[in-house]
Amino acid sequence: MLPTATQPREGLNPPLLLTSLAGVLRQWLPEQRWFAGKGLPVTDLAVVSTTELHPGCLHLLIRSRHAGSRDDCYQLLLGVSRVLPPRLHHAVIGRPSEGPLAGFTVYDALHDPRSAALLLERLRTPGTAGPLRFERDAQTVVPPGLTPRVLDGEQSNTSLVYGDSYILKVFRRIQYGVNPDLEVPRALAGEGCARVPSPVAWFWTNEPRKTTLGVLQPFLRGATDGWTLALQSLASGRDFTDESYELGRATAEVHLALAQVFVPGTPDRHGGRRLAAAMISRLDTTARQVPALVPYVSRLRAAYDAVAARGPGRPPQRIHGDLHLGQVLRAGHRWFVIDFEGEPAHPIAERIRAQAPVRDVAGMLRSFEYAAHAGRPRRPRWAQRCREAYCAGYAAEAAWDPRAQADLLRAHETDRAVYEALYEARHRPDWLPVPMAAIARLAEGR
Ligand SMILES: Nc1ncnc2c1ncn2[C@@H]1O[C@H](COP(=O)(O)OP(=O)(O)O)[C@@H](O)[C@H]1O
Ligand SMILES: O=P(O)(O)O[C@H]1O[C@H](CO)[C@@H](O[C@H]2O[C@H](CO)[C@@H](O)[C@H](O)[C@H]2O)[C@H](O)[C@H]1O
Repeated sequence: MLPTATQPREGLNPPLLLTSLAGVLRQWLPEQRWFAGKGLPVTDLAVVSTTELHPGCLHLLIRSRHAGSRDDCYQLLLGVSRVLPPRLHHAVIGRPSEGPLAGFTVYDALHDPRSAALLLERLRTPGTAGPLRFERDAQTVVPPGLTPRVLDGEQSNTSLVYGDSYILKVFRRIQYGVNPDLEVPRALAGEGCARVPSPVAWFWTNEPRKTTLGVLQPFLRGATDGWTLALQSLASGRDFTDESYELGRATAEVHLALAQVFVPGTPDRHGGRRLAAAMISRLDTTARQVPALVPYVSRLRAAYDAVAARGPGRPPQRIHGDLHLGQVLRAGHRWFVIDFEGEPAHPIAERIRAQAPVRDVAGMLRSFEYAAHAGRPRRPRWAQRCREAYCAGYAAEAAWDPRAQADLLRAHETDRAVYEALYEARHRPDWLPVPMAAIARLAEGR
């Protein structure tokens, strides 16, 4: 029951809770970066599970639907208080006027240092809270009392940094199952791959199904992400090819480790045709959701037809799945790879399927183009030099050159740009012109 001295009388069962929350969440959700329907009205809302984490803090899974979407499930940590200190005003979600929370202020508890600290305590000492399970790596001792702060910046989830020692990613849009961002780095680190920070604690729910909810891992102090470094290089005119070459090598190293740790897929004689069919299907589906794609559909198919004729290339294996400059961190002179969640728009079963490693290469190549497009003035030659250096670094480590199968690389780049168009349309409509510029280029065969 929630909250304490100022506690509402009635029980907080889901339908009752919704009478309080529906109104405020309908306003708040579409404004969140991680909401997969940015700016679109929520048409349906339901509480999937609710757990009182501590007095005044509710853990919620909610199901939401917005115009033109299927159901999505989101994780929320809600603080509930009569009076909110000014330092938490930026985290206010709303003030319900009905139901058991009428008269209270509801806010995002991840921004509340007290709730964030208690969440870390849960992770430090394994146990349960209702359907929630907190677990940790037995070898690691996380010290108590680390000061939390919410990481600001462009994210698909919400991350908390504790004392500059650990970072907790709280997944926002939940897909049922074990999240690859827990499974993959644990497996890689277990095999001695030093390119990934290894999870030290995590929490999950078994209601309605086993689902990873958050992962704690060491914080790489002083590290800068590749996107920031790329933009700095563009702004200063400083060369980025050495870093790109090293990044290519790091990517190949992670691919080699993934192929060791996870059973690779079986080479398939008809793999090329299957791959092309899957890409065409994604293109058609996406074009229905992103009308700007429609004029390009028939020409983009040509890139896929080439794959159908040529075969799928390297044997399929587990890959990163959403590799871009924001997913790599440079600490000292070394690149680390993070965020093995895969493309968050797709179901987990699809994301963990063995795929061609060239897909990750294509993701990073797109990212160099994104950076060149985002900076002013636009610098396409900068992107081209980085792309070449990246592939050369990859080839030096992997002993195969992604450029050797240009058709395949191009098809994956196209498929990736289509994904990006969907991602941007849903989450950052202002950015849609960036993947659309690539779509226009690829459609012209350039
Ligand atoms: N282990 C880490 N050490 C330092 N910073 C990190 C670490 N993991 C993530 N970050 C920072 O958090 C940001 C978001 O992480 P990411 O896993 O990509 O989250 P999301 O899936 O929400 O986008 C990264 O761009 C990076 O700045
Ligand atoms: O949040 P994630 O990092 O899991 O990935 C999603 O969001 C990314 C944006 O933050 C998005 O990446 C796209 O934009 C990047 C620049 O912000 C660019 O470097 C990438 O190349 C481009 O794909 C990513 O696609 C999405 O899955």
